[in-house]
Amino acid sequence: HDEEFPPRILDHVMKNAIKGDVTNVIDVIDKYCWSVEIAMNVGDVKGAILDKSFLEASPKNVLEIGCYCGYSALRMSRLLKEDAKIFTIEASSQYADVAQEIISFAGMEKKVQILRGLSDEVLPTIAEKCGVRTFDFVFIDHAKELYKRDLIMLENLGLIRQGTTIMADNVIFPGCPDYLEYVRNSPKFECTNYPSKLEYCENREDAMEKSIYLP
Ligand SMILES: O=c1[nH]cnc2c(O)cc(-c3ccc(F)cc3)c(-c3ccc(F)cc3)c12
Ligand SMILES: [Mg+2]
Repeated sequence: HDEEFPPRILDHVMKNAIKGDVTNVIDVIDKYCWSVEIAMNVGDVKGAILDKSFLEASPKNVLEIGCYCGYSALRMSRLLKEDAKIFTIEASSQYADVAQEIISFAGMEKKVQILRGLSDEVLPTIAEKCGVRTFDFVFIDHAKELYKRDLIMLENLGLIRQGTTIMADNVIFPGCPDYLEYVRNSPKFECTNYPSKLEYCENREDAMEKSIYLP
């Protein structure tokens, strides 16, 4: 996986996007990824699915696991209602550095807080650190083998509530079979699958999975 990509995308955004214009920053990233080089952002096509579920949930407290360059955090930040906030966990300090620059460039630094560290290290103290009791919307988009573990952690820590929406990226490719089996077989989750394509690809299937928590 290409470690030099994040600085290149940051450089491209700084040079080609309009400072403070979050929609333009998103468009510039998408154009770059379609034309120059693919990145593991959720992208524009799956991003539209994320947007729709986000608007339906109209959340106050948002959690993202897997920030990468900040693209999906920007997509959600532009749909946030007044006094709502996004907390996004990123384990790679290189990715977190780039994401902070891109989020600040887009003018969303007050609405998006990056929490640096591994999800299983950050989650146990996130409630008091962030002054949040439960999250209304969760977007899971990090290492596929950690999806199930982290969802169970969210449940056990009481960080999700009746009606919380959980969106998961890449449930087909690269895929997270144990996560899908867990949420689809659990009576506590109401699941919907949204077939799509891998970001910035036309011929590789992927999907997003929406799970509403109903304990
Ligand atoms: O890691 C990911 N986190 C969050 N979302 C991802 C995503 O949407 C796509 C990919 C991905 C892209 C292209 C490809 F050919 C294979 C996988 C990855 C990923 C997984 C393992 C890797 F080794 C490198 C990239 C991630
Ligand atoms: Mg993804």
